Formats: sequence, C-alpha cells, structure tokens
Amino acid sequence: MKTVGLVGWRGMVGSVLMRRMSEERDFDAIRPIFFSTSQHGSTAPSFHGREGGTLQDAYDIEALKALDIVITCQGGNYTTEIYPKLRSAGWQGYWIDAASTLRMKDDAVIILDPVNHQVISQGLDRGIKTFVGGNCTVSLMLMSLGGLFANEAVEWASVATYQAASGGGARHMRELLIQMGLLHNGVAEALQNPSSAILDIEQKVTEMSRSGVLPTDNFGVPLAGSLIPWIDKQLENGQSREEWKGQAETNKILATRNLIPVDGLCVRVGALRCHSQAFTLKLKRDIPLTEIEQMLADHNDWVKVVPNDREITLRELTPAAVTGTLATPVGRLRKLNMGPEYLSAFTVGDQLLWGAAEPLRRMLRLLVD
Ligand SMILES: NC(=O)C1=CN([C@@H]2O[C@H](COP(=O)(O)OP(=O)(O)OC[C@H]3O[C@@H](n4cnc5c(N)ncnc54)[C@H](OP(=O)(O)O)[C@@H]3O)[C@@H](O)[C@H]2O)C=CC1
Ligand SMILES: N[C@@H](CC(=O)OP(=O)(O)O)C(=O)O
Repeated sequence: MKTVGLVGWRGMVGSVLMRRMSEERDFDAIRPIFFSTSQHGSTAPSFHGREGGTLQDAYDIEALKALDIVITCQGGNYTTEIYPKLRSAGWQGYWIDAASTLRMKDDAVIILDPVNHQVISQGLDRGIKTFVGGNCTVSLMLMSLGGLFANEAVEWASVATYQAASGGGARHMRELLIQMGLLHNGVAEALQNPSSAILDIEQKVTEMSRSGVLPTDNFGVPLAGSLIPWIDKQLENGQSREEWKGQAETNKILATRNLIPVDGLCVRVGALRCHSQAFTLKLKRDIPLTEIEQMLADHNDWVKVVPNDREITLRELTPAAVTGTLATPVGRLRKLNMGPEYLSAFTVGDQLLWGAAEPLRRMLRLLVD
C-alpha cells in the first residue's frame, strides 16, 4: 500500500478533495499521512473511520522524502518553496498538485483523465512523476466540449467566461456574500413596500456600491450587483493571465500537434462555485447538429447535452442547478448566423470539483490501483 502525504487538506479545495476521497473510499487504498504548514503536532483528521495520527510539518523535507506520493492543495507558494527542495534532495515520488506553478513545465503532465488518459499513461511510461490539475475554466471546458476536440472538429474556440467567486478562494466568497448582504440591508425596508419606486431603490444600491462602505479587500471593487472583466495578472499582450491559460493549457492537455487557437475574455461574476462559459466555436467542417450532440454526449460519463430549449435550459444549465455535482452540462448548441461551421455552446461546471479536486483524486487512483 502506498504512503500518501496530504498537504492543504483543510483548505477549500482540500476539503472538497477529502470529501470526494471519502465518498469514493480512496482512503481504503492508501496509507494517508496528513501535513500542515501551521498546525503540525495537532491531531490529524480521521476520514472514513481511519485515525489520521498526528499532523506532520509540511516544510519537513525528511518527512516528505519518506512518502511515495504527495498530493497538495496548499497553493503555489508552497509548491514553489518545497517542490524544488524535495526533488533536489533526491525524492523520486509522485507529486500531484492543484496549483498552477508547475503546470507548463516539460516534466509535468496536466491531468484530466477523461480527456487525456492517453497523455497521462504515456507520461507515466516515460517516467514522469509530476502531475498537475489544470486551470478550472480549461478543465471544465474540456469536460463539456471534449467530444468535439476528440473528434478533431475544432478549428478555434472563442470564449467569454462567467467565473464564480470561489475561484479567488474562500475569502473572496465571504466578501461577495457580505457585499450582497450589505446591499440588501440598505434597501430591505423599501423592498417590503411594493409601491416604492424601483429606481430609488436602485439609486440607493448604486450609491452604496460606489461609497466605499462595501468590503473590497479581496476583489478590489464590489462584485455584488456588478462584474469584474479581469481575472489574474495583466500580461504585456493585453490578455489576463487567466485568458492566456486557455490556449496554453488546452493544447498541453490535448498534446495537440497543431496548435488550436483558444482565446476570449475572462469575467468574474457573482456566482458562488460554478464557472459558466459561452463559446463561439469554428468547426473544421459543417457537421450536422445531431452529430455534434452525439459526439459531445459520447465523450465521458459527466457531460450532459442540454437541449436548446428555454424551459430545459433554465432548469438544467445554471450554476444554481449544477453546483455541488460532478455534472458538466453543455447546451445552447446551435449554428450561428456566421455560417454552418460556426457553433455556439454554453457550459457550466463546479470549479471545486472537476475544476480542482476531482482530477487530483483520480490521478491518485491511477497510481495506487
Ligand atoms: N480556489 C480555487 O478555486 C482553486 C485553487 N487551486 C489551488 O489550490 C490552492 C488552495 O486553494 P484554496 O483551497 O482555495 O485555499 P485555502 O486558503 O482555502 O487553503 C489553503 C491553506 O490555508 C491554510 N489555512 C489557514 N487558515 C485556514 C482556515 N481557517 N481554514 C482552512 N485552511 C486554513 C491551510 O493550510 P495549513 O493547514 O497548512 O495551515 C490550507 O491548506 C490555491 O492556492 C491554488 O493553487 C486550484 C484550482 C482552483
Ligand atoms: N484562477 C481561477 C482559479 C484558479 O485557482 O486557477 P489556477 O488553478 O489556474 O490558478 C479563478 O480565479 O477562477
């Protein structure tokens, strides 16, 4: 049985990972050792009835060296500090990581096994020992649209994202909810009165939003009742770093021989943990819509083709409907006015599940089964 070090297990992504590992009885297949950067010496958690012992120091290279596998959701700073030290200390184990730090390294594979199982297997055969979860929007796009990529049907993809607050981390989610609460409190009385003027209510909300009373330490500006058309750092070419990841990671995950252009605009909206994405896809040929739907539906067990029907779309293709599930639905499929090779699509997916935790635990299973 492999000894597996779990780092970052009590964070937001880590908690989702622990829950999924419990549900899938992954702890039965490993000898887990829990680490912490701040609480070593305390009692480790017990999952699935197994005592976790004592929390180990996540900065202790000797302790980490004794592991067969490290699985970390601790974040990029931890990876940047510890990974090179551990490798230069001669550690030959498998490193499974949620952070973006190592994703584009030549000796790392981006893991999304329903989409690139073959790339992962080839990596293992080549002796690759570093496996990194993809960016959430990229992973969710490929889970939903994988069938079109697998059939080499996509010439290029243009995307507008609607990304949830959770992508920024736990503090961002709290900030959004506090902003929502403050805005509502400010007009709650007026809302009780059906004859109050809606534009007076709106004006009060807008004034509050601009007044500086809302907490904005994490997002920088109010998100409640608004949106933020920029995610992550600014690059010199005008893209945000989140937008840059779209093409870079998609092509690496798929191991494309000819680059598939992917570009668009990444936008933060007031959803909690589901990222949605609106696509314009240029297909390589005019494929009938029924064939497209079949390709998409056949690709993996989690994608669901939602008929392009108003009622069904409202019921099944929203963050509220998808949150907390492993489903990665795709809908609003139709040929656009630009011509029969232009397809629209709208996807929704939980960014903490397929967007973060799920590819990691499935990689672990590939290594231990
Ligand atoms: N948020 C996201 O959507 C995604 C995140 N990621 C990656 O995962 C990393 C971790 O993200 P996320 O889970 O959001 O980070 P969190 O801030 O929720 O957790 C990170 C660490 O903070 C420490 N911590 C300190 N105080 C607390 C507390 N009160 N409750 C829980 N943990 C606490 C824990 O480490 P310790 O026990 O050592 O103190 C924990 O492992 C990111 O940096 C990123 O690299 C990847 C994809 C998506
Ligand atoms: N940047 C993503 C979340 C994330 O953590 O992405 P990455 O794993 O590529 O750093 C978002 O804000 O929604």
